[in-house]
Amino acid sequence: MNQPINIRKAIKSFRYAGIGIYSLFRYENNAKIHLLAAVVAFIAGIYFNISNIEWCIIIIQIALVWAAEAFNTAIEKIADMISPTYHPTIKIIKDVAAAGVLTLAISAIFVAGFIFLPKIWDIFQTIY
Ligand SMILES: Nc1ncnc2c1ncn2[C@@H]1O[C@H](COP(=O)(O)OP(=O)(O)OP(=O)(O)O)[C@@H](O)[C@H]1O
Repeated sequence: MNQPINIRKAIKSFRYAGIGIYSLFRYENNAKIHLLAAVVAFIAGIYFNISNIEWCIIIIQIALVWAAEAFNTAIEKIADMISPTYHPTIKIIKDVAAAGVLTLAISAIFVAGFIFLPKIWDIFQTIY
């Protein structure tokens, strides 16, 4: 408890987490979709020149979805290791973990809608 902070160990942990981020977006199909959605939101944010608060909300929302996807993937890997063949409890575990991601992905769609739809609407009104 009263040991000094081990900087080398902390740097190592960052490196392992970086490898985790790489393998998440390199190998997981759903993570790739979330990455693409984040890129689209980022480009839209720049295009519509959104406010600092809006950027904060978008970034928090992206981080929530990515983190949920990371935890879901980790749970899936553990589940596959424990039970490579069908098991009813594994089904519930995987379905519930996926529900966590879906919940945050739906909230991301609402957040994006509330931030970007009025701005898209404004553009339509100036055109027509
Ligand atoms: N061992 C298992 N036992 C019971 N049901 C399973 C098992 N493996 C997968 N399932 C069912 O299939 C669904 C999809 O599981 P899967 O592991 O293929 O996830 P995924 O979302 O397709 O992700 P990925 O493509 O990254 O593996 C689960 O939500 C669960 O309902």
